[in-house]
This record gives sequence, structure tokens and C-alpha cells, in this order.
Amino acid sequence: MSKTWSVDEHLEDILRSIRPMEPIELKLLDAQGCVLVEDVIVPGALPPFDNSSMDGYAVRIADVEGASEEFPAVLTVIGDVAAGSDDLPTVAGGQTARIMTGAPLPPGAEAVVPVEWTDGGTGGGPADSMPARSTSLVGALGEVRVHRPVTARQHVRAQGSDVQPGTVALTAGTVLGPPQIGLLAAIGRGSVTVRPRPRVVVLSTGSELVPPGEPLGPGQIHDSNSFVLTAAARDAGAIAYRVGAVADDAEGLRATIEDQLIRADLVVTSGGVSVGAYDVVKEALSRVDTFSGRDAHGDQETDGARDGVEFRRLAMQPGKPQGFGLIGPERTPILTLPGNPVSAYVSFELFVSPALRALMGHDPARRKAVPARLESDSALSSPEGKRQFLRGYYTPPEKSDTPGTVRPVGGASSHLIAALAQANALIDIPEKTSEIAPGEEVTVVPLD
Ligand SMILES: Nc1nc2c(c(=O)[nH]1)N[C@H]1C(S)=C(S)[C@@H](COP(=O)(O)OP(=O)(O)OC[C@H]3O[C@@H](n4cnc5c(N)ncnc54)[C@H](O)[C@@H]3O)O[C@H]1N2
Ligand code: MOO
Repeated sequence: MSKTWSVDEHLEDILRSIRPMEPIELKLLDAQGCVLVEDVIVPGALPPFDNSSMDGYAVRIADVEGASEEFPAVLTVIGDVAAGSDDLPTVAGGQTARIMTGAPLPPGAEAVVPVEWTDGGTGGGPADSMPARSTSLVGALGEVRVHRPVTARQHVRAQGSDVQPGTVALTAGTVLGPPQIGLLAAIGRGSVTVRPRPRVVVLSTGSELVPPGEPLGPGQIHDSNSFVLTAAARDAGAIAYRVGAVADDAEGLRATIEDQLIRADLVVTSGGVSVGAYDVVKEALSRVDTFSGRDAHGDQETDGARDGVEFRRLAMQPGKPQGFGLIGPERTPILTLPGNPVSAYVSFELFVSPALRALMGHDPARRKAVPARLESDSALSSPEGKRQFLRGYYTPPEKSDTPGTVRPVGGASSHLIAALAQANALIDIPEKTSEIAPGEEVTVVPLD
């Protein structure tokens, strides 16, 4: 009898064979969620010029020294400086320019007085805003009374106070989330070099499968695996193509996979990998000559990886039958998952998601396991010698120094799709454990 693989051995074997995607240059929004492969150097200072942090008046500080509401400093307004202004007036003694947030500080000015610290040019009490320039020139010309003094550079954002030219804005290896994309845009980068999202082709197999939305005939069921796997692939950051269910016909399946390889950086199949007479994935892919004229059993090893697909038994429940290999001229990784819906999903989480993350250059581990106390009326039993992944509902702790709780959802059977949809975590029970009493601590992998 052939070897039974552990979950960790199977995962390590997959990750050993996966090469990260070749970097390409992508426009900023296309690079969202991708890993940067270059150190990005800041080309120019940010902000690029001294500018106002307030709507108000640009002044010389000596002109407003000691100013109060009772004894205001009266200044002559020489014009407006709006954000984007390139024709700046020079502020001389006794003068001021009305200035907007983000507008360049005009020559001669040393600080900005917020409009609320002035009469806004109305001759009345303290202003609370400026009238729109398009409707009124009040405050833009004539005189303004300043009610409070300012210190040098007050309400001025200095050139380079955010980031200096020549410094590293983002280092290689950074994952580009919204704030990182914002920084790249701010320093003027329209595109960056990243590892792109992998394209994943998702195929389900089974002559009993009918697409959702179509009526079922005798013995038929709706294809749910191709949907859950496509959604999971997208959720893991990939570009996923769902190919509808392929009938249990080895030649047809081979032809479909061969056609799909052109747009695949990774292929995922579900079903057809156990020991039945119609287990088509096994039949189609374990043949010698899996699309590349090479041996499926590892005789042609390159870089530690083989061509062809190897089918294995794992010490795991659900998800015992698994297959992995490299196929086609590009040696595209393929993971063949078992067809039972819970088995397919759990296998995706354990093996496909890390493989996709490795392709993207991410740390393969997406989820972080946490301890939790088992909340259950009776003891849980688990098959000894198998690592079991039960579905559970995890409630985080109120205080961070105590574990949360987890309640099993549904049973261990791998056809329980409804229970899976109510769960938010997997309960990871080690091979050697056969029973867990209520209140005992278990390891939980939250799924959100
Ligand atoms: N004699 C044995 N029989 C089975 C064994 C075994 O060791 N000896 N292993 C069982 C285990 S464990 C699993 S898991 C399944 C794996 O079977 P396959 O990967 O060959 O999957 P199928 O037979 O095609 O389907 C299994 C089950 O799942 C349903 N299914 C399949 N595809 C879909 C889909 N896209 N959407 C919804 N449901 C799907 C299918 O109708 C079957 O009910 O083998 C056990 N048998
Ligand atoms: O391994 Mo199967 O996935 O137990 O149902």
C-alpha cells in the first residue's frame, strides 16, 4: 500500500514546486493587493511646496503681533491664493493674501491666520467661513481684521514634511493596500512592478452536476463546488475563471483542461479522485504523458518538481484523496480536490490558498490559528491517526489574554453544505487526538 501523506507533507510538496509569478509592470489600481518587487524611491518632496493647512489669511507675523478681538490688526487684502495658483502675490508689511487649504504660501508671508480668527473682511464679529468667491468678493479685497496673533510657520505645511526626495517610499515585498496605492499616486507613480494576480481555472467534474438555475433530473444535483472554489480563489486574490462541470469522460476532461491551460497559472478541479469506477480526474491525469510527454510518476524531475499528477491519500478528514502535479508545456500547477463539497472547500483553504499566495509572492499562510475553549454538550470524537477539520462557530474572547470559545456546527460528514455556510472557523484536531471534552482547549482557524 502506498504512503499516507500528512497535511503538512502534502502542503510542503506543493509549495516546493510553486515558483512565484514573473513580475510585471501594472497600473496602480491593477496592482492592488499585489506584492511590490522594487524599492520605490521618492522622486520629489511631498508636499512639493510650503502650503497652508487652513482656509485663512497669509500674513507676516510682526503685522499681527498682540492682535485681539478688542484691538485687531487691520491688514490690506491684496488678493486670493487658491489651491493650484501659480501667480502668487508678494505679501508686504501691512498686507495679507486670502489663502485656501493646500494653496502655496505666497512670498513674504510667514504664517496663516485661520478665517475664524478674523472678521473675514466683513467689519463684523469673528467669521465662521468664507463666502464662495463666485458669489461674493467680501474678504477677498479691502481690509481684514485679525483677532489673534500667529507664530512663525503656524498653519503652514512645510515642503518635504511628509516625505523627502531620494528616500524609499515603499520597500520591495510590500503588499499594496489602499494607503500604499495612495502614497504611490501622491509621489507621481502611475505604475509599479509587482507580481501579478495568478489566473486560476476552476473545473468541477461529475455527470450528475447541473448548473444552479436549471431544474434537476433524476439522480442529479446542482454544481456547487465550482462556485465555492471560484469565489474562494477570488477571495484569495486570484483572477478566477469558472469552467462549468465536465462530464465523467476522461478524454473530454483532458481536452477541456488542455484548452484551458492557455489562460491558467493554476488549475483546480473537484471530484473524481477517489477509488470509484468513474473517477475521471484520476483516469485522465494519472496516465503517462500528462500533456507534456513525460512520466506522471516523477521520473523526469526538474528543480525538485515533477511533471504529471500524483494522486495520494492524506491522513486527513475531510479531504483524504488529493492530487497535485505540474502539467502542460508551462508546467502549470494543478490541484485535484475531492468532490464532497466540504472536502473541496477545506482542501482549498489548506492547499490551494497557500499555493495562490506563493504564486503572488505572499507568505503562504493566510489564516492565523488561535486557541479556543470547546463549547459543546458532549465530547467530540475524532478518527485517530487523521487530522480532522470540523466546522465551528468561533467567538473571540472579550479580553485578549483568555481564549475565545468555539461551538461545533453540523457534524463531521463532508456533504453538509448548509452547516459549512453557518460556520466561521475550522476546528483543527491533531492526528493523535481521539476525543475532546467540553471546556477543553482546541486550535481554531477563523475563516474571516
Ligand atoms: N470506497 C471508497 N469510497 C470513497 C472513499 C474511499 O476511500 N473509498 N473516499 C471517500 C471520500 S473521503 C471522498 S472525499 C470522496 C471523494 O470522491 P471524489 O473526489 O471522487 O468525488 P466524487 O465521487 O466525484 O463526488 C463525491 C461527492 O461529492 C458530490 N460532488 C461532486 N462534485 C460536486 C460539485 N461540483 N458540487 C456539488 N457536489 C459535488 C458528488 O455528487 C458526490 O456525492 O470519495 C469517497 N468515497
Ligand atoms: O476525505 Mo472525504 O473528504 O472525508 O469526505
